[in-house]
Amino acid sequence: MARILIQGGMVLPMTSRTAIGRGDVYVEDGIIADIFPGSAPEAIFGPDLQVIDARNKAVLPGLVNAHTHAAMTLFRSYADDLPLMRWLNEKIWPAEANLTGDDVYWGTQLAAAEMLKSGTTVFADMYFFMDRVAEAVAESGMRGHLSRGMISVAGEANGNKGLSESEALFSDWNNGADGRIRVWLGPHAPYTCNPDYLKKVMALADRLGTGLHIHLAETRTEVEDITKQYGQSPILLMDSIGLFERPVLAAHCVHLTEAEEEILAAKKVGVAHNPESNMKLASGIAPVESLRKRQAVIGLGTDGASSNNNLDLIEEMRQAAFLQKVNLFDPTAMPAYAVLEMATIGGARALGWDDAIGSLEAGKRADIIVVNMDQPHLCPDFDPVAHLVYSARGSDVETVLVDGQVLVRDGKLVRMNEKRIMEEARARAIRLTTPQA
Ligand SMILES: N[C@@H](CCSC[C@H]1O[C@@H](n2cnc3c(=O)[nH]cnc32)[C@H](O)[C@@H]1O)C(=O)O
Ligand SMILES: [Zn+2]
Repeated sequence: MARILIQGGMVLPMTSRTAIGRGDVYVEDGIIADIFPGSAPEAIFGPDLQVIDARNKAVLPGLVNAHTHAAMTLFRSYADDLPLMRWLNEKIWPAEANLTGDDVYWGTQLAAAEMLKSGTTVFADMYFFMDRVAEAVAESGMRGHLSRGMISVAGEANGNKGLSESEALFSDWNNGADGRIRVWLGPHAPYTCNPDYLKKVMALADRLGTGLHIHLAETRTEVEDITKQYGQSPILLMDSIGLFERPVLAAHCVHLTEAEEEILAAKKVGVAHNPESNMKLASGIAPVESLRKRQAVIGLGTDGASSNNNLDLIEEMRQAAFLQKVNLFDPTAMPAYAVLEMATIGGARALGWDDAIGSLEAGKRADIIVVNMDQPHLCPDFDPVAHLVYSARGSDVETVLVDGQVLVRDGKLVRMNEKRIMEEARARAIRLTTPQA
C-alpha cells in the first residue's frame, strides 16, 4: 500500500473557510484517507510512509482548468491582437487545418507540462485528434475531461464525423487511464452547430449518459448573429431546444440578461469563466459576481494558450477578482475565497466531477498541490487565501500530486521530459504556420 503524509502545512480543504488551519493530509493508495488538524497520530508513522514536508507551505486541492484547448499551446503568440471571429477565421482555423494527430499529442504534452508546474491537475479540453490528447493525458499522469469539438457548418459529412469520433472517444477512453479521463461531447458553439445538429448531439449524449461542453454567448457579435438567425439569443435558443436538461459545461457566458443568468443558475449549467481570454479578445466581462450571488455553478478556465497566452490558473484567479471589482466599482466584489472556490471545487462541480475531486476530503482522490509560501512576495502570513489569489505566481507551486502520484517535486516535472517536449513543439509550430507550397 502506498502511503503519503503531507505534513505541517496550512491546509485549505475548500469545504469551508473555517476549515482552514494547520494540519497533516494523509493519503493511501491514491485516495485522501484522512486530514488531521494539528498533527497525525503516532500510529500512522512507519518506514513505508513517504513524508512530504509542508511547513510554511499551503496545501490545497489541485486547480481545475474548466475550459481550454490544450494543444493550442502550439499557436501561442502566433495570432494576437485580433477580435474572436477574425482571429478564428483568418489565423487559427487555417493553421489548424494543417494539424496532425502527432502535433496535437505534442501540443497537449506542452500544455500538461505548463499546467502541472503551475498547480493544475485536471483540465476540460475541447479539440480534435482527442484520442491523442487522451494518450498525452494518460502518459502525463494528469486528469482530463475530454471533448471532441464538433461542428455542423462545414457540411454534413464533417458533422457526422464529429458524432462518430465522439462516440469512439467515449467508448475508448471514458473512465480510461485508471479513471483519470472522462469524456463528454463537445458541440463547439451555436454559430458552428445548428439546432438540428445540436439535437443529434443531445440524443447521443443521452444514449451514452454523458454531458456537453460548448462555447456560449462569448461575444456581442455571436448574440446579434444568433438572434438575427433564430429570433432568440444563444442562451434562450439552447434552453428552448432543451440543451440544459443534461449536464452542460458552458464556456464564457459573457453576454447575459438577468433572465438568462437565472436560467443558467436554475439549470445548474457549469459556467467556465475565462477572464484573460475575454479581455485579450475584447469579448467583454462575464457577470460572474452576479451569477455567484444566484448560486450558479462557476469554474475558472484559461481557454487556449493562443488567446491568453498562458495556462497559469493562479494568474487567472487574480485577474478574475480584479476584473469584477473594477467593472462593478466595488472592491468587495469577488473576494479571494470565492475566486479560489471557482478554481477548485467550483470547477469540479462545473465538470460534474465533484464526486471525486475539487476539495480535500476523506474519500476523494488525492489531487493535491503544495505551494511554497516562505518567500518575500508572500510574507507576512496574514491570509493564505489572499496570498494565493492576489500575490502568488504559478511558479510558487512546489509539489503536485494526482491520484496520489507525485508529478511535480521541488517545482520540477517528475515524469515528463520538458526539453524534448519543447523541441517538438517549436519545430511543429513552425511547420504549422508556414504556408505550404
Ligand atoms: N474545428 C474543429 C472542431 C472544433 S475544436 C475546438 C475549436 O475551438 C476553437 N477555439 C479556441 N478558442 C475559442 C474561443 O474562445 N471561442 C470559440 N472557439 C475557440 C479552436 O480553435 C478549435 O478550432 C473541426 O473542424 O472539427
Ligand atoms: Zn474556448
